[in-house]
Amino acid sequence: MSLLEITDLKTYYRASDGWVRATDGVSLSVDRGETVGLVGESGSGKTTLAKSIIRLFPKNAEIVDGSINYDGTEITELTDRQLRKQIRWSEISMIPQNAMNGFDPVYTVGSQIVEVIRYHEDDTSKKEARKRARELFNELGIDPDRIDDYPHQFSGGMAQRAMIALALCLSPNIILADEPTTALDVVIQDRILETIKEKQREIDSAMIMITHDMSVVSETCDRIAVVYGGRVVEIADAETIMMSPRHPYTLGLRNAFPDISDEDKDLISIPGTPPDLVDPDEGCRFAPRCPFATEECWEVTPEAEDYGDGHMVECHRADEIEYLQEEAAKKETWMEQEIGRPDETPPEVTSDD
Ligand SMILES: Nc1ncnc2c1ncn2[C@@H]1O[C@H](COP(=O)(O)OP(=O)(O)OP(=O)(O)O)[C@@H](O)[C@H]1O
Repeated sequence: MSLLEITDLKTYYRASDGWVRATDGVSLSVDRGETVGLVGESGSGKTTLAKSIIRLFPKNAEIVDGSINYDGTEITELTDRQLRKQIRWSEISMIPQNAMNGFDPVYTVGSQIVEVIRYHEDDTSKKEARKRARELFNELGIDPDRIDDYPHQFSGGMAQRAMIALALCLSPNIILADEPTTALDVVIQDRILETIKEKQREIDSAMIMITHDMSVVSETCDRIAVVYGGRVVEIADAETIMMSPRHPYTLGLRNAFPDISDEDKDLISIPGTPPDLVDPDEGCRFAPRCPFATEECWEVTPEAEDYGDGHMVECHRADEIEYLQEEAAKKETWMEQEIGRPDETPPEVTSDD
């Protein structure tokens, strides 16, 4: 059994017009030391999935079904207090998209790290915890004397580094990194990502890395899960996802990112917008934007098919890999006017007279 096993997880948000099905039947596993990437457009449910694991979500969110098993413990059955004491930060921690939101503005950054350490380690004195926080600051390139600053006194990059310190201070087994560098200046993005990877190796933890950037996941992840409309539509090892994906959405995503080995590559975007998660239609959620959708795709929700070595795909046409790959590489395939529901054949008019 993997370190983390998520099975058929459904996390919905209560909204004025119904439930937003942000995570809608997701299964995903993470092994010890492994890095799994979650890619997909904004709003596809990546953050919701990660936050569900440590229940760090807003009050209107609810896990309505499914299982999250961490090292033999069913997390969904823990009370909030048990989850805080046994899992959050100590076993599974999170680096959020924007570190400024991760810290409480009324306490100093250092005191919040010290608080987390002491909450989980009864025997650690305040002095020892402060010493550890200072050491971590130093390792992450922040002046240890800044430990008594308030979050607003930090620059974005420093706050993000401090958040990494918080996420690492108890050497967790899993780090959830939610677009950990997007709020930062491009110049320091690579450095921060490198720091996270370095520390991850040092403490030998697993990681779920969320990003909408295919090039980041291809460089940092062992496996990649492609998320669309609240579901994982394709998952495989990083090389398979980058070199021979089977889902048209993955093929489309790949087209939209520059390729370092092919600088002349035409970037092609996927036309259309992500599905409405309040009342999603039957059928494949990608069908309205998919150049390969058939009548079946509009009508029948595809089940995950196993293509070997853990390569799972939710697509009725995933068998036609060569055709899909060839066609998906052409710009005209993704022209908006070429995409849409296949014409229904008009019923034959028969006359009795
Ligand atoms: N508090 C909330 N209440 C209602 N709906 C929400 C809430 N938070 C997120 N959603 C909705 O849930 C869906 C999934 O959002 P989520 O943030 O998980 O996606 P994401 O893939 O992480 O996107 P991003 O990259 O922009 O963070 C979206 O439709 C979003 O509008």
